[in-house]
Parts: sequence; C-alpha cells; structure tokens
Amino acid sequence: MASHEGKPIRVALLGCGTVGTEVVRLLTDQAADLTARVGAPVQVAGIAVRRPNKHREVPAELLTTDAEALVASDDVDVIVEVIGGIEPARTLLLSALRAGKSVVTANKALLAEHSAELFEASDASGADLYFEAAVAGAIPLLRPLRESLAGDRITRVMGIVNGTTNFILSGMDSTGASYAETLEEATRLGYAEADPTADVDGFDAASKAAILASLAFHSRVTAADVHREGIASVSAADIAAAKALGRTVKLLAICERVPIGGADDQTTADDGEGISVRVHPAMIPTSHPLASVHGAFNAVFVEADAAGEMMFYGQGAGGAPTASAVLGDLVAVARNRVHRGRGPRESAYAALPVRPMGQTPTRYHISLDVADRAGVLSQVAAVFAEHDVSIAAVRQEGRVDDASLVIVTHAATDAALRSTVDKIGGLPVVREVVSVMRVEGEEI
Ligand SMILES: NC(=O)c1ccc[n+]([C@@H]2O[C@H](COP(=O)([O-])OP(=O)(O)OC[C@H]3O[C@@H](n4cnc5c(N)ncnc54)[C@H](O)[C@@H]3O)[C@@H](O)[C@H]2O)c1
Ligand SMILES: N[C@@H](CCO)C(=O)O
Ligand code: NA
Repeated sequence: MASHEGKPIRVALLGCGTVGTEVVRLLTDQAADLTARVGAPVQVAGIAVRRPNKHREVPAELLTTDAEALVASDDVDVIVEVIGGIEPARTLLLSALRAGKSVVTANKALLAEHSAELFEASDASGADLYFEAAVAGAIPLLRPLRESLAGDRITRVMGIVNGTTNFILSGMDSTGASYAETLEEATRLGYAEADPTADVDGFDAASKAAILASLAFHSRVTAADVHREGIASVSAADIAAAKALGRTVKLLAICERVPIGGADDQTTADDGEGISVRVHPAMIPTSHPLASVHGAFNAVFVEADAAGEMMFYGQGAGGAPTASAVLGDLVAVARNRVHRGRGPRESAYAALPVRPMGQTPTRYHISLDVADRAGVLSQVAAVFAEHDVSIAAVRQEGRVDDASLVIVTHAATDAALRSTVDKIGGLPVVREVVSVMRVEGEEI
C-alpha cells in the first residue's frame, strides 16, 4: 500500500439516506479538524445514490448512480458503505477490498451473513475493514471488543441493541401508546430499518448479536446461528404482568459462554465449551440498569474475567449518532493509510460451537388464568416437577370464579421450560396461559 503522507484520502460514499447525509455533513463541517487528526485531507470523491434528482444538502456534482464505477475508480482510497442490505453492498465491498481499498460500513445484515468472505478479501489485499456503526450506533463497542479487551477472556455480552424496538417498548410501558403509533414515530425519526420488520421481528438485533458473539468469543457466528424472537408477540398483558412484579420488558441480545455436555447434548467441542447467542424479549427488574434505558438508546453489558463488568451506553440509532461512529472508523482507516498501519483482522481461531436454544439454561415467568378451586396449584406444580423445573416464586390472586397464578422458575433448559408451559396450557383447570416471558438480570 502506497504511503499517503499529506496526499488527500479520497472517499467514495455509497448511499446517501439517513446515515449518509450526516456523514457528508460531518465530513464538510469538520474538514479542517479531520485533516489535522489524520495527517492528510479527507475528501469526498463521489456519492453513489439511487435517485440523483432527490433533494439533498450535498454537492450535486459528486452524485452518481454508478456505484460500481465509483468503487473501481483510481481516484478512490476508501469506501464508506451506508446503503444497507446484502446486494449490491456485498459485491461492491468485495471488489473494493480485493482492490486494496479500505472499507467502512454500517451494514450489520451484511456482516452477520458474509463477514468470512469480506475478511478473506481484506486479508488478501491488506485493506482495512471497520464496522463500528453496525452495532449500537454511536457507542464505541466493537473497537473495545476487537482491541481494548483483546487480552482478556470475555464471558458474556448482554444488552439492548435495537433502538426501534426499545423505543416501542418504552412507549408501551410508560404511556401505554399503541404499537403502531410508536413504530411510525421511530420510522419518522430515522431509527427503523428500511423495512421495519427487520427491527420488530428481531432480525436487526440478531445480526448485531452474531457480530458481538463473533468478536467476543473469537468464533464465526452468523445471523442464522442466533435464536431470534421479536417483540410482535409482546402484549399489554405481558407488560402489565411485568409491572405487577416490579419488572419491565426489554428486547435483549445475549451472547454467553456455556458449558457443553450432558446426555442429551448433541453438540460437541474438544474443550467442553460452547456459546449461546439469542435475541428475545425478557423481563428484567426495574432496578436493573438496563431497565432505565429508554427510547433509541442502547446499552450493553460486557463481562470479562480480568476486567469484570462493564457497561456501554449511548445512542444506538439515528443519522448523526451513527455517522459519528462511521467518521471514527473513517479517521482510523485514513490514518492507517497515511501511516502505513493496519487495523485488526478477523479473529475466529477459537471456533466455539453455538449451542441450540433448547439446551440453553434460562428462566421463565408464567402468568396463568386458572379455576379458583382446591388442588389447582398442586396440579400445576406436578407438571413442573415432571419436567424437572424448579419453582422460585408463586403468587396467586383469587377472584370470584377464577384466579390468576404467577410462577417464576429457577433456571432450566429452554426445552424443558417450553414443554412445561405446553403441558400446563392443556390442563383442564387452566383457562388461559396469559403471559410467558423469560426472566433475565437477577440471580435466583
Ligand atoms: N439509521 C440508523 O439509525 C442506523 C444505525 C446504524 C446502522 N445503520 C445502517 O446503516 C445503513 C444505512 O441506513 P440508513 O438508515 O441510512 O438507510 P436509508 O434507507 O435511509 O439509506 C440508504 C440509502 O441507500 C440508497 N441506495 C439503495 N440502493 C443503492 C444503490 N444500489 N446505490 C446507491 N444508493 C443506494 C437508498 O436510496 C437510500 O437513500 C444500513 O446498513 C443500516 O442498517 C443505520
Ligand atoms: N434500526 C436500527 C438502527 C441502528 O442499528 C435500530 O433501530 O437500532
Ligand atoms: Na457502535
């Protein structure tokens, strides 16, 4: 790679939507500071867009609809990709990396599916691949995992990594606003993905969980490996049930080391260790730090052997916060070009297996509508015992002709908990299974 001392770093921007517009604004507003920090001017060589006639606050002469030609241009050193989705982003970034051009991307969907081939291309040419904006927006999280904590052993990463769903859950919890209203507002504010089902159904959080698990555990984890449940099934009854117990509902991404073994465990690994990577709604105590993370804010806990517990908190979505992370990466790759450095490569040597959700230990909160007569509790308790699931707490509220029964379990495998709930739902004394939610963030 040629040294760039003093020579401008020429940037091709792919996509000029919510994030891209803010990237251009920051590059323009902070041009002098960026030059000083990088050691060379950072200039926009061109901006690939789909609709060139759309009104934008960017110089019209930089716009092109030919992203491929822009990427291939000899006048370009660095590619910033903020188009989103798999294609054409994948093909464009692969050809950029193969040609030795550094890449900065905010595209978690692409990284969670194709990071292996992107890293391969980056290794072949020695070009940098940075993606801080892809997870938890503005929050510096991937750099700490890839660099600052590279000497430690991370055991768990857990947090709120989707701003749109957190915004919706916060609205439902505090003002009782409807699901549809809050989703519309999140889209208007630029938090939601182009297709908001990616947020609501947990795909966006699952992509981020795959990226976090890959970095934290030095293993290749793709979105398909992640157990995923979105918030579409979270009802007002779930939120009320949580409130009644001093808890709140959050969509969590959880990546943790788990032991592998046991008679029914099909997964094998030489060192008896695997990982669990999951995204699902969960009840957490209102006293838990994650409970006070509202709106489009994200927060992620990281636990490591030597460092202990750390929490990363900040704006996880929105044009300007995301552009901040993109610019940070752009400065890093530009510095590397100027000073002939290289950022971290893929680290997947540990190759830990991902354990199926059914074998993952978790805890359930179950709320039942039951007939208020003698013996109901013992019938329900017998089903728990049958599945080897132990009960941590029971709360019963009688009414005239029926009653509500709330049960919080100790940890058991997700499969055992699921079959317990199925069997209980079939008992004649149970009128309705009102709410089933996993419980996180407390030890019992
Ligand atoms: N908005 C956020 O809060 C946020 C936060 C973190 C990461 N991201 C990620 O950043 C990326 C961009 O998100 P966004 O919110 O800016 O999306 P957006 O939909 O606002 O912008 C994407 C732009 O790319 C354009 N585009 C599509 N195909 C193109 C092509 N072939 N060539 C050129 N342009 C093309 C679209 O017309 C659109 O203007 C996505 O990967 C997203 O997941 C977004
Ligand atoms: N749609 C994403 C954008 C940030 O990655 C979210 O709501 O968190
Ligand atoms: Na980030």
